[in-house]
Amino acid sequence: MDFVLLTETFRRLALLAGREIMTIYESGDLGVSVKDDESPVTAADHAADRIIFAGLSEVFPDLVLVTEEQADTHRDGGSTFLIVDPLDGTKEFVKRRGDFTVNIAYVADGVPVRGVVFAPARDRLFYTDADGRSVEETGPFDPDRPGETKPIRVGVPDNDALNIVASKSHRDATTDDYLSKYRSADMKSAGSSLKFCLVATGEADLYPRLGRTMEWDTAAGHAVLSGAGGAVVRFDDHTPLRYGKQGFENPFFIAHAPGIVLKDG
Ligand SMILES: Nc1ncnc2c1ncn2[C@@H]1O[C@H](COP(=O)(O)O)[C@@H](OP(=O)(O)O)[C@H]1O
Ligand SMILES: [Mg+2]
Repeated sequence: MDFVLLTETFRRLALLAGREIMTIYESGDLGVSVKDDESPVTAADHAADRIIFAGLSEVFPDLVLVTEEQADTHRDGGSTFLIVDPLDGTKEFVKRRGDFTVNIAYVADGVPVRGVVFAPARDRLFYTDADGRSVEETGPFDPDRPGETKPIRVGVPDNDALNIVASKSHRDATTDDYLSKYRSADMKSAGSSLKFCLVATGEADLYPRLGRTMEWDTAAGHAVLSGAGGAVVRFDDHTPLRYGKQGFENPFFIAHAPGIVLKDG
């Protein structure tokens, strides 16, 4: 794999897709409809999906490409594939909260080794560099020219005063019960894959997800977190979360900085 080309391509396509998403966001006509699973989908999901699909297919014609909007094409991706959520946090987008992201990841042998997460309404761009180390680029962003980046790194958690982040739109009593097992200094909520990035930068230490997600929701954020020194483990046995599962559905998981004493469910 040419990781320089992969990094450039991921970054460029995420920015182009994000730009298109913002045009639709600011136009006021989001084109919302409802999918079979009753989740919302918008004109922005489709527009971003088209841009990323066309770009990845052109540069990497031989790689399996799985996108949320075209998931029916594959039952699983094998163990090495590209996986895309063109607009994660569609609920946040529809409610006009800024926590939505563009996500592109490369999974090798079941492990998400490279990824980009772009939050266009927050002006935050995170990605793994060609060596697999995670950076945040500071704007303004030009799709054709990488700007200044700074390395990002997980924090050093204090188990007596953890900073926890959890979903904004999918928070429930099971999650609250589990969170009560930890001593927290701060509890925040965020939408979409941004939660992984907050752990990656040290803005949070722990993100438990006791609810449904699909591999395209998590792969890019997972890659960014891994490249910043963090980990994502299954909730049930604390082994690493892997990809290429039948139907692309994830088990419950915990994303965390190292050094946290994980609690059982
Ligand atoms: N019941 C459910 N079934 C399938 N996916 C779900 C779900 N509840 C939440 N999700 C996933 O969680 C993502 C939102 O995460 P969060 O709550 O952390 O913001 C959604 O991404 P999309 O907005 O891309 O559909 C969706 O894929
Ligand atoms: Mg999603």
